Amino acid sequence: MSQKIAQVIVDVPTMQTDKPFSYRIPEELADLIQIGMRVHVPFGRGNRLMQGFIVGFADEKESGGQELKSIAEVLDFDPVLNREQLTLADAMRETVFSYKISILKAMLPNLLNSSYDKILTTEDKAIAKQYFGAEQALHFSSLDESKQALMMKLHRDGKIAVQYVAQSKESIKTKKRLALADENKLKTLAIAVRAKKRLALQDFLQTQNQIGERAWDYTDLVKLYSRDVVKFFVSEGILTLSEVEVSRAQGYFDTIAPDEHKVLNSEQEAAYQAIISSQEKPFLLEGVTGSGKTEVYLQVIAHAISQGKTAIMLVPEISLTPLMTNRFIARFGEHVAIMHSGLSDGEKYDEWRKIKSGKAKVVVGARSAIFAPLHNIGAIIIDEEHETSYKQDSNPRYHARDVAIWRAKFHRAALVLGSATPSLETRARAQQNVYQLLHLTQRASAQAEIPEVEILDMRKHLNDKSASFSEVLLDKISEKIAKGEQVVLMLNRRGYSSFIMCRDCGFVPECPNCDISLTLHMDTKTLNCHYCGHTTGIPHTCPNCQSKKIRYYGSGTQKVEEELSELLPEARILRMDVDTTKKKGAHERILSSFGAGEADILLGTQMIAKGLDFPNVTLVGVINADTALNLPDFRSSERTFQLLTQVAGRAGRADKKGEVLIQTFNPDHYAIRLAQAHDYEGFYQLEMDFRRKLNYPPYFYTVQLVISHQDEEEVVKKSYEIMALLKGNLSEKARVLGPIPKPIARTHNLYHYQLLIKYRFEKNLEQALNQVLDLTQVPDNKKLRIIIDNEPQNFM
Ligand SMILES: Nc1ncnc2c1ncn2[C@@H]1O[C@H](COP(=O)(O)OP(=O)(O)OP(=O)(O)O)[C@@H](O)[C@H]1O
Ligand SMILES: [Zn+2]
Ligand SMILES: [Zn+2]
Repeated sequence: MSQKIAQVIVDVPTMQTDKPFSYRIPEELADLIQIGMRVHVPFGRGNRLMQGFIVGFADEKESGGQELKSIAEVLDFDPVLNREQLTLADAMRETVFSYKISILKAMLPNLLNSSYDKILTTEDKAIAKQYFGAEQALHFSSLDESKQALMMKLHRDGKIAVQYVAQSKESIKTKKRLALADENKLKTLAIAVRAKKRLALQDFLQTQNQIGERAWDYTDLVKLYSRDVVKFFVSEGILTLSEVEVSRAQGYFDTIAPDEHKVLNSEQEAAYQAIISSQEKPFLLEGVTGSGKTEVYLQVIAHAISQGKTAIMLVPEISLTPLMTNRFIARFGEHVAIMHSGLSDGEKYDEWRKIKSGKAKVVVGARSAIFAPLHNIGAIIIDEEHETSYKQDSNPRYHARDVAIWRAKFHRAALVLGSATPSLETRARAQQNVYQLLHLTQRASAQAEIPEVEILDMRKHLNDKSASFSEVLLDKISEKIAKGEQVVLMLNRRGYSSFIMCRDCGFVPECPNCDISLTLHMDTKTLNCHYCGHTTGIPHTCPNCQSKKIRYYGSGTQKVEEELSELLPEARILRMDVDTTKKKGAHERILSSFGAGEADILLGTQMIAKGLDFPNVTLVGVINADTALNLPDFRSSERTFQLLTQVAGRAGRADKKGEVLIQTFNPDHYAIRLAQAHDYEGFYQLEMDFRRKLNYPPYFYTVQLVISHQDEEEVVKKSYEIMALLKGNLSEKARVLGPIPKPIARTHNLYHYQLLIKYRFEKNLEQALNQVLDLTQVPDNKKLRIIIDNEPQNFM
């Protein structure tokens, strides 16, 4: 095989293209290089070394006789991307408008996109003697080219082990193990009677050996028998000491008690049977809160595993709590790999390798877990499929649901989209039989009922002594606490923030870089910009009129907590919001403390709405239901309906009856009324009607383009150019709306304008959008930023 030329997609931020570049493969690497490996290649006039991916090979002839540069270094011993992923990247590129390199990088753990080295080790004594000298391990980067090639060959023959090590950050975690090396000597070794500890260890090792145990944790034995005693057995050649790698996530598995399948009720059983018996189309599992969707997922996954297959379970980042992951670990033990943003790069990398090596059969994770390099996938499940966090809001702007559909088809796997409040897009597809609709209409736990929801018109409660709490809600809370039951209170923070205002002149401080008022943070005593991070102190006098009457507005969770503890001094309150969950593990600690009954009230933002399953919670209060209703986003009703339904679902999940109280200034809004009635069907019909009248999804598809530049004139000019380009390429039927300034017109010192394309069928759309994308690579447009967001989830 003469594969002299490699095609490489190179990661050059300033000069992006999907076209691979050709590089010569050095002789000594010729039969080692494979598709999907990363390499360093010289690039541009300065021949700077850049990272790239091998995506193909070509014959020398095809290079057209021109002089090619050579690959400088191979970064991987085995491909980090497999064929499926490379094919997937091509498919994604049809609907995701950023360059392929960004898609390929999104498929890998961060660690592999950063700087690291490879550590080589060997168990082969001859090789060790010849190449390693006195060293235990070699750094790959310290070897010359021919040595590197040689090491790769030895690795291929199974003689060398390789580990990636982040140069900057934490490396692979190892622990010391002791293994029994000489059974005979263990039996025959004579130990003096007074050496009690040595005798004890000898005795221990013999009994262990009889039950088939031949390896032990070094620290355990040292703790029990002392370092000296252990050392003695090693020096006698009875035990050998070695370092083995441990998964940093090991901690998860040690503490969780295994759990058995529940007997499914008839609705669950019907859904389960449908899912395991056909992979023809995706399933929409529409089940009311607490209907036992998770139990169905668990059994579908168990079924896949029993068939020798693997599974991916996606959950929204925010509900990736131990509470959630533990349910999977309890069923599938060490077959589970967990991927979420709370893990360090090293930990994520560990999980990725556990998956790649085939050790993990079930991957539980947030959005990016959809790329998990599993083979032979039998089931893919997306819980809370309506969640916007499944769409990435930076490049590459992909939706995990679309990737899931592609992969499910590729593997002929069952795909389940689950939700109590499916997105309109998904539900409409089920309506048209593109998805198969499965219903769970009852709560799973025998005594549990869907809670009753009461709406409180806050306009009538303005005279109550508190601005945040009506008397009715306060009384209810006291009543529950007196009974020893628990309460969940949600403060809707979407579209809402605290700020300061001058009472004399009405001045509100704004961010100097962004057209938005600064948010008040009481914990740090600062005003912060939520877009660019600009921070400043709280002024004592008004910068505009020098008045001293600065007033604090808004009900941050902190302020509400203070108010609540004044109103109900006896209540034990736990607060959960971005401020109290900043530290690693804080989220978990708050939830487990609440679960253990150490508090009466859990007060929090949206993050408490999802996934919580606490049997003792009998009251859910929503302090402000409507703050998100007036946002300039056509999905604001849908979001409000979903959120209220979700949070209401936290009450009365076991044998105690649940109640929900919603405080609102818009008591007649249909999103609130229909959430009260638990009427998804009614909401779906009504909202679809609006969408049809206004030509919004799911009746129309949308693409949003955001054009940004420091100079407002330039943005406007370019926006019109782009609009002309689009109109010239698209049919009459497509609508191109704009350009208009974004709702927040300036952030990070950049002006943002948006164009919105609405269409039903446009065969030139992909090509036209790629043309727009390529505008970013024109030297004249260096300072221009263009975001192309296909099916945007967020219009702010
Ligand atoms: N077949 C069953 N028999 C008894 N209890 C069950 C059964 N299925 C589920 N449960 C219990 O019912 C409760 C709710 O189930 P689960 O959390 O799976 O519902 P869900 O639909 O995923 O909830 P949500 O979407 O509201 O988070 C859990 O405590 C679960 O253990
Ligand atoms: Zn003023
Ligand atoms: Zn700002």
